[in-house]
Amino acid sequence: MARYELVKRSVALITLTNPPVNALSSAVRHAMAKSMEQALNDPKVTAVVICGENGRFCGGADIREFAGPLRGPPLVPLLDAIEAGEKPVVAAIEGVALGGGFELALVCHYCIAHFKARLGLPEVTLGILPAAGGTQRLPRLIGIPAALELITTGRHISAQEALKLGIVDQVTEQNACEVAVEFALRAVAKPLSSRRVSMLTTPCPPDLDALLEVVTMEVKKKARGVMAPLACIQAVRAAATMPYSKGIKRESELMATLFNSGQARALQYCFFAQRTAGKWTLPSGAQWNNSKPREIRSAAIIGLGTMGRGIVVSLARVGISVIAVESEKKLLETGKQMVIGMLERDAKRRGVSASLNLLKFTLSLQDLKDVDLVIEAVFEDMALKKRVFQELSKVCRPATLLCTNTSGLDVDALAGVTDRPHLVVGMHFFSPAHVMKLLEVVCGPRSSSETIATAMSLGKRMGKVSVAVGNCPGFVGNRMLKPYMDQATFLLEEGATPEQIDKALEDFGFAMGVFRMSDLAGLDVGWRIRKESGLTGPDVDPKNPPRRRHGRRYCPIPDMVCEQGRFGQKTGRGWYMYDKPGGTNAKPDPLIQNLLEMYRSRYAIQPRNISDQEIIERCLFALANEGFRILEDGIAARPEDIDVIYLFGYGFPRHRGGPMFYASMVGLERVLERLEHYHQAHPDVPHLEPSPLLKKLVACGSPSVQTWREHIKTMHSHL
Ligand SMILES: CC/C=C/CC(=O)SCCNC(=O)CCNC(=O)[C@H](O)C(C)(C)COP(=O)(O)OP(=O)(O)OC[C@H]1O[C@@H](n2cnc3c(N)ncnc32)[C@H](O)[C@@H]1OP(=O)(O)O
Repeated sequence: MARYELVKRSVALITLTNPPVNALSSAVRHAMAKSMEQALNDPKVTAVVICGENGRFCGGADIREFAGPLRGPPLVPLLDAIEAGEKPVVAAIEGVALGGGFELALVCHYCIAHFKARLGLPEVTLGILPAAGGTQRLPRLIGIPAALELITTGRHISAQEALKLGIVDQVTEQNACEVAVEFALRAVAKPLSSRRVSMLTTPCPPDLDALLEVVTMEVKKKARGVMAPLACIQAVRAAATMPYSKGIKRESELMATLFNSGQARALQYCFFAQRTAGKWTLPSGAQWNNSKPREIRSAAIIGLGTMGRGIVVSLARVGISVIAVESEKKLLETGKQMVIGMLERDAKRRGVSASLNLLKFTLSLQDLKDVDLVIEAVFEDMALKKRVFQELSKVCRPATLLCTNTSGLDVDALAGVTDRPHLVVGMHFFSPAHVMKLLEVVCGPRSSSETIATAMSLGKRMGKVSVAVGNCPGFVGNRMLKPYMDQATFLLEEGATPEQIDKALEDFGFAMGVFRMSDLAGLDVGWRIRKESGLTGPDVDPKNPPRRRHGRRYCPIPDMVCEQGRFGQKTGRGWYMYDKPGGTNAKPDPLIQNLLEMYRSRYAIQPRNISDQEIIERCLFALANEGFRILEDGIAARPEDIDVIYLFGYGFPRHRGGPMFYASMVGLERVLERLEHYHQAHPDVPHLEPSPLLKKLVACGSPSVQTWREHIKTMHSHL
């Protein structure tokens, strides 16, 4: 857990050895305490260097240990002892120094960082604060404004930025450990008092209160209802106003308020869920660690609409040659100009040169004959997509992977028109595709494990969080969205307003409520799909009573909004009104209010007062209920996959953990009871009927979300 060696006859080299990230587990803390004691007591030792095995200094506390009782020596006294020691201690930072790892570096009297190293205090992203002196030492070292920014955002910084801020003493391109040993030898006998950061006085700006107020406002705006960043601000205030001995107590009190909170549990769950999601498994036994992805050097994108353009940018910026195809010259030229602009802006922001030489634009599918992989991103129309796939089947070499960016159509039906169904897979990007991190990899029943592995690995290469899902209408994300949005529109019928529903959802933590989000995405797409499926428009079966389709409740208000040409932000009118087409400042529109009143009076609906609690329960429990069905159907392998999809694709607040984790936090029994209640009140809404899996989990005593998988006995997985 920590290796102790004597090097250069007088330097104690302590190496943390806890792969993969040398986390400060109880065993590591114990070994470190012993090693430090040995180094400080051995008269041969004149200096100490601390480093991490395998080119990684330290990834911080062992997050897995947070779930249990604290074992082993606490970190704060250990770090205080290192700082107070009479022998110079040098941190040799390679890879990462994060959280407790960064706090360890802060107590070392000197820091040497490899030029590729990254440092940061990401505790806030786990719902806690840097409680091993980080909130007290960092402001003393780099000042309040810079420390506040790093602590409240959890941002990682480069070694170069750490040098500029005065956190590290030297950045090297050589082996940081060897450089640190030489540095340590030179530091022997130099006075250490000025190197003990806890002894420094925090440089305090004259307008401290005003600064803290501004940061508090920013944090509240960015992360509504999130506790940890506010606690971080209070801890930093203590660093400015109290001596270290008192500040560290305040830090510990604030940590106690966060440590066992639901938010901390949710955020730590998200950390592991994100990592679990990449570990896909098929019933055949093929999985992430036994299926080799193909190397992708070249790709083609068909369709240069919003999605296609974003996908081209995502591929080109990781060094993949891309051929972009459009059907008309004008569309091709417009798409080309937009892609080039996007890539240039992206490159400027990242301080690199734009990889324009990797791009080719063409009107001919014949140009795709040699590419490794094609992603079709044409209009959401099955007949059109089938034509494209048939054509690709003829044009591309037999080994080319054929992928579709459909957001909900049958991937297997597309595979069926090709000569290589095993090489067909869905790659469902989210708009804008070069920004959004989520990728649903849709596994058809005939997709080979190599094909899935390749799509998952390509997603990772593009910086996406890829989740393997089964093939059904809407896959996971969009399938779950329907009951959620249905509830929102039913609530409108019953007496709520778009702004009331949005406010309840935004207070819950969503960046945007359902109606503001729909206005942003555009209302016409859903309207067209509803018309095509005969739910509205001339093809509606006249035998349907009003407000019912296929024997279920149906709300036609979204169709009525579209019939007025209100398609959302792009037309300047939607559920809200905007200053101009394309405007983003949403204001409640009296015309929508009138429409709702007329609608309710036409159908003799007596509007009632609807509480925020009912809004949250009906929208979110219906969402989770569909998630349980998705698990039963084998469309998602684990609740973590569903949660990751909602966190990264649909703006579900991270501090709530995702819809499935949220349901588990509320209590499955309570969710079941509320769904039963609402289903009784609305028996014509099947989505409110509790799913068999939810009932089964409650009958099994509501086990923790991480163990649900053991209770899902899916007859046939669709993965
Ligand atoms: C009182 C003292 C309090 C201190 C507070 C803290 O220190 S809180 C912890 C702060 N540290 C972090 O938040 C860092 C979390 N880790 C990361 O950001 C990344 O893992 C990494 C270190 C940047 C490495 O990224 P990379 O992409 O290379 O690897 P993975 O993310 O896939 O991780 C590999 C496996 O390691 C597990 N893991 C990572 N960090 C920790 C950790 N701190 N504790 C426990 N486990 C950790 C991760 O879950 C992966 O595990 P697998 O089983 O392989 O999925």
